[in-house]
Amino acid sequence: MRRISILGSTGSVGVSTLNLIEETLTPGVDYVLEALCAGRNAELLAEQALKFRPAIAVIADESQWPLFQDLMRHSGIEIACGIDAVEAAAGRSADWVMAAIVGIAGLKPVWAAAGTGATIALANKESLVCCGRALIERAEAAGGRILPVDSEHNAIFQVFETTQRDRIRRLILTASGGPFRGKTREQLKSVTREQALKHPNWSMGAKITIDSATLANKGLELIEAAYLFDMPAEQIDVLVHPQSVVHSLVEYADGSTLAQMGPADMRVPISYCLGWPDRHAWKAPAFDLRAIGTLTFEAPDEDAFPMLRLAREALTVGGLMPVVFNAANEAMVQAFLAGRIGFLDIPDAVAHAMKKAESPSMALTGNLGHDIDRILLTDADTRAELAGRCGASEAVSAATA
Ligand SMILES: NC(=O)C1=CN([C@@H]2O[C@H](COP(=O)(O)OP(=O)(O)OC[C@H]3O[C@@H](n4cnc5c(N)ncnc54)[C@H](OP(=O)(O)O)[C@@H]3O)[C@@H](O)[C@H]2O)C=CC1
Ligand SMILES: CC(=O)[C@@H](O)[C@H](O)COP(=O)(O)O
Ligand SMILES: [Mn+2]
Repeated sequence: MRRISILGSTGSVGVSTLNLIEETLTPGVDYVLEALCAGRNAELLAEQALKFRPAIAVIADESQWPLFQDLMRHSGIEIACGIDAVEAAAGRSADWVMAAIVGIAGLKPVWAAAGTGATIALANKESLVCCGRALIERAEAAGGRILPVDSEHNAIFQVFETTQRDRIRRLILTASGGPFRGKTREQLKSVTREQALKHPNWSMGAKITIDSATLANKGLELIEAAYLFDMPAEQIDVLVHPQSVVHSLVEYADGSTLAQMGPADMRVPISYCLGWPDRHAWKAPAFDLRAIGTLTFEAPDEDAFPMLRLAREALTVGGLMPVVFNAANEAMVQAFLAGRIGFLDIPDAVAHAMKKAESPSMALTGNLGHDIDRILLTDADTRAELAGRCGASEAVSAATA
């Protein structure tokens, strides 16, 4: 019987994970829930906790604590509140942990979970982008491992022949191109928040949906792939594939290219992580290539969508530069979602933050090691640098506020 924790249980990935667990596993026989953690949605967290009965349920946002306490009274379930309590719950012993908190707020909880030896199904790409290989090494040193949930990385993981890694020429990440594919920089000046939130194929949380629209998501995924598969930036390409049917590809030296395909439903990669190393049987949605008909591929437009190029630069500089890229993007996306800035302010500010970060005081190319405080300090410094561009609230790191 597996002990399962879900960090970010009220979000898009968290809800899909619980949905899959409920559909395919028997409570008390196949699994027990150790922890459910959420940010501020006290109602949904309480509903989940009362249904799935974890050992502990934690709400991060202290303003929701009175409501959460009230909803959980007489439940007999241990409850707690605050970001330290989320980190502590993430560090409790478990066999399988879904890491689905969004953004830098997930970093400390993921780091704590990695120290326990659990298998971590990693959706929270921002934590890996900031920690780099140190996160993978930490999980492995504790006897656990990181399994990629992100659909592209999960696809690569499925077709990555580890015994043939010196025969791998390229990893090819597919990108939908987002809702603004084909638009020029001039046309992007006037796009709205509502338009940006309409992803053509995937239903996801707001932050990653905006990241898909700017192609920052693919930039984060480029860095994520480099760390997960230990591949240099030059061997990772991005291919725009508007149908989101081929989730990514691996090209081998013998001329074969292996791809993973499937419906645009996160329960597919989640189920792969839940079943790994076996395949988990469930009532997956129909996948009919005859109905889909045509698959197309094209090069990304890095002039109109510079976030991809900036991410590649951040990866090439290394050290803390991916942290700067991530923090600048996260702060600006929060401001864009709040209606305070325009769409193009996002890449412009990220470019500015990366340029500023080239100052020697940022110590960008040192050995990152396991220095979480240094990452969080860089995150906070980057947000402070952008305070004037995005408004004061985004200048405070979600992980330390
Ligand atoms: N959605 C998708 O299909 C995919 C998502 N990912 C990645 O997975 C992660 C989650 O994405 P998604 O599910 O879309 O995001 P959502 O915005 O839908 O959900 C985010 C989750 O994080 C929780 N949360 C926020 N802050 C905290 C905190 N301090 N402590 C505990 N929980 C917190 C939220 O709680 P609450 O809602 O209660 O505030 C919510 O449960 C992201 O890193 C994203 O890039 C990767 C691939 C695909
Ligand atoms: C489902 C998933 O993994 C997302 O990261 C998705 O890939 C976003 O689509 P884009 O290709 O538009 O960024
Ligand atoms: Mn993805």
